[in-house]
Amino acid sequence: MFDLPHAGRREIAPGAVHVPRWLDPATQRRLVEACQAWARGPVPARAATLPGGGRTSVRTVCLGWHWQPYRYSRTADDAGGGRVAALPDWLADLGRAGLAEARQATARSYRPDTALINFYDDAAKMGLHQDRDERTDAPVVSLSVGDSCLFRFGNTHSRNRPWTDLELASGDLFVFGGPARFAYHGVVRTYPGTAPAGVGLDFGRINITLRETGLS
Ligand SMILES: O=C(O)CCC(=O)C(=O)O
Ligand SMILES: [Fe+2]
Repeated sequence: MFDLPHAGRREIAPGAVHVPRWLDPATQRRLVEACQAWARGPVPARAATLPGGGRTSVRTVCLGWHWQPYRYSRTADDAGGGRVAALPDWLADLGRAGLAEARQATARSYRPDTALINFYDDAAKMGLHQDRDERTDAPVVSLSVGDSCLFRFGNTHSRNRPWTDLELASGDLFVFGGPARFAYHGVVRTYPGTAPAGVGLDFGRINITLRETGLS
């Protein structure tokens, strides 16, 4: 499957762009190795505690800024209190390249300062939500590696229909910017065992979202 060029760009809604198989296998492997290292520390990946007391089914580790429901902080107050690892330039550059690929006008000035890295096991999912703890409307750039998932991209008004269901597979780029920036979205389920060989992830799914927090 890796011999295929990426399958082009599809606009799911104004400002929401899906580019299947955008990342080449070497870049996917690099991301997997880096994410696995970040998951070990300095701040370990953890299931975040929600305000109602429940926990997320994904485990999350952050770069640049620490995120917990529903705020960013300098220190990982719900995960040992340390400072998260820095967001490396190569990853911010990849985010900028993703925006350019998605033909988003803001690509040149895009300077993401945080990455949220989610680890999905076979049972993990993510309910419909908005990414709205950032103080800017700069786009969110999402990169996926490993098992495919069923991704639900909704509207900006509510968790209800209309929405579009699509599959995000290993190497896919998804951008939500412009009028789609604050759309509800979530992961309905993953498809265990669908990760391609050679990306270094035998089990599960990793999703990385790059964001500008607007914080200083
Ligand atoms: O895993 C995904 O594809 C989406 C993750 C997400 O929505 C988030 O981290 O806010
Ligand atoms: Fe999100």
